[in-house]
Amino acid sequence: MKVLVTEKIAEKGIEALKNSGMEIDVDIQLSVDRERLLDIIKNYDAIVVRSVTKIDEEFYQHATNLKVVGRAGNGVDNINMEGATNRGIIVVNTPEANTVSAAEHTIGLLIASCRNIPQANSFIKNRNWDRSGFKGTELQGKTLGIVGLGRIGSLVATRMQAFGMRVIAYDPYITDERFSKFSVEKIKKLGDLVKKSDFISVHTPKTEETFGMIGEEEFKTAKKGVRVVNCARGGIIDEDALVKAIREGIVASAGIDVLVNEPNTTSPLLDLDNVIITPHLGADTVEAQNNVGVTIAQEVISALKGGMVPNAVNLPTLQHQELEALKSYLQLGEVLGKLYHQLEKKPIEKIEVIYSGTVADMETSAVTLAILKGVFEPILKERVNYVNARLTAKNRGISVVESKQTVNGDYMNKVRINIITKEKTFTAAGTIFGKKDARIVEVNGFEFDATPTPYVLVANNTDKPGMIGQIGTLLGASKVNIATMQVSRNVKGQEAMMFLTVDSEVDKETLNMIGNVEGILKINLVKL
Ligand SMILES: NC(=O)C1=CN([C@@H]2O[C@H](COP(=O)(O)OP(=O)(O)OC[C@H]3O[C@@H](n4cnc5c(N)ncnc54)[C@H](O)[C@@H]3O)[C@@H](O)[C@H]2O)C=CC1
Ligand SMILES: O=C(O)CCC(=O)C(=O)O
Repeated sequence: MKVLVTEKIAEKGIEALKNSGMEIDVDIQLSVDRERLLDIIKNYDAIVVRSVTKIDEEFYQHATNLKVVGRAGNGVDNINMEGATNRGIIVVNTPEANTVSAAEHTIGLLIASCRNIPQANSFIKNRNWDRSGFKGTELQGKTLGIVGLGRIGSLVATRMQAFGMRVIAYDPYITDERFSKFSVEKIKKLGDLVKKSDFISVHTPKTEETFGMIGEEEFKTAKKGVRVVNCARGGIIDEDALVKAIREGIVASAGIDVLVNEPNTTSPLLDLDNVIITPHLGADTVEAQNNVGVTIAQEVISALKGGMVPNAVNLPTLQHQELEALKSYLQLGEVLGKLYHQLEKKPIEKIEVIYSGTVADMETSAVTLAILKGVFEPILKERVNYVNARLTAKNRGISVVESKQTVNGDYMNKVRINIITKEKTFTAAGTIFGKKDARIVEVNGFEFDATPTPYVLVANNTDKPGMIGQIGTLLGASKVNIATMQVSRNVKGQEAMMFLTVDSEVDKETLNMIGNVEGILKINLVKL
């Protein structure tokens, strides 16, 4: 596997990638040398970027082998998510790793801008001792309006309360409990927050809704002398409107870490004395970068190994613990899904997944993805994984329905799939024994207690003497060892199903010979 790193990440992260046995190329020029990046990206399985490298549709068209985009950081606005998902490319980021640094930088900008610290610093460094032009303002007793009370917004809120500020916030997407948790006053309308605030700090992602959300209209109603901070994404506070509001004396100062176009040395904001700007340094601390570097390395490695990753952006969000608890169900789901196309050939119309018992309380959407991955992987040329499995079903006109039951009969937990075609319904079910032992417990109404192994022979036969012996003899003759064997029937003398786990592939000829045995109705080698 080859990984390309196009922006500076901590040495610890590079070491972790190298230690995993991958081939790593680091070339930070590629973040801006677009032509060369497009030329070589086909050679890589994964790319690790920060906020400068643009991962867009044109990039994906060149990245024909790409499986993973690792964003060493939080915001993913430089990454086209739809393009990644369509191609089954997993996008991972490190949302928790730099939040404290970003919050602290926000506070640094807020204090530095309202006390003119950088301006005074330049002045005295130029050998001018003059205190007259730098009078600032206190924070105590002032109102801080936070837009977006997520990870960073809430860290800023609680820290600024220690300065004696009244903190209010606008975030229509979070619960009242979250506002109470941080003792932050909920403001229902952005306009009201703007009117009430002495300081405004934005902490939303950059989306269609948030881009320009503090603009000319908002500045018209803001308190004269309001101070603003943007350590989130360029453009959430409209840059032209900000320049105008500063020139008109509405905004007294601005602390800015991010610009719409980066890198940027020509923004008009750079010409304004009461604007202090840092070149996107919010996450630039030793701690954050080490954290980000190591986390992104671990995630890219696990994503390349094909599994679920806790911080995958285009997959269901899972915490580490949840993922641990789900691991065996993901394997079971994939096994159940894989059975279908290896036992049946009918086009699928609908897939029903029924979770019962303890598994019903878990985050099962990931298990459903594992089932879909298992269903489609054996028959599709293009890559099917957790990222695009649902889309693959949708594109093939297959509806997927999940349901949950608390009562489950004989099993503590059970995952059952009903694959519905025009002619019939295929069913399979499995359970997890103890903490992680997956078992197939039913196929098409025949009950088993079978541990999935890489090779399984599944036979439908008439329930009569001699069947097992004949199969055993034929497999023995072709040097295939039977590991375990189970036979299931519902009515004596009618159809039965055999489930034989074998230690190796079974060649076509042997399969044909078994298929020709009188009483064998169907034989398939299933690879799980
Ligand atoms: N300057 C830097 O170096 C860094 C910047 N960031 C940026 O900081 C920002 C915040 O990051 P996190 O706190 O981790 O994100 P988060 O996802 O934890 O929180 C974002 C919050 O914004 C809210 N939100 C979304 N749309 C909104 C809207 N229209 N109006 C009001 N609220 C809205 C969400 O409900 C959520 O609570 C992001 O833009 C991220 O890219 C993050 C790390 C470093
Ligand atoms: O330092 C970086 O790579 C950018 C940090 C950032 O903006 C983020 O993590 O969203």
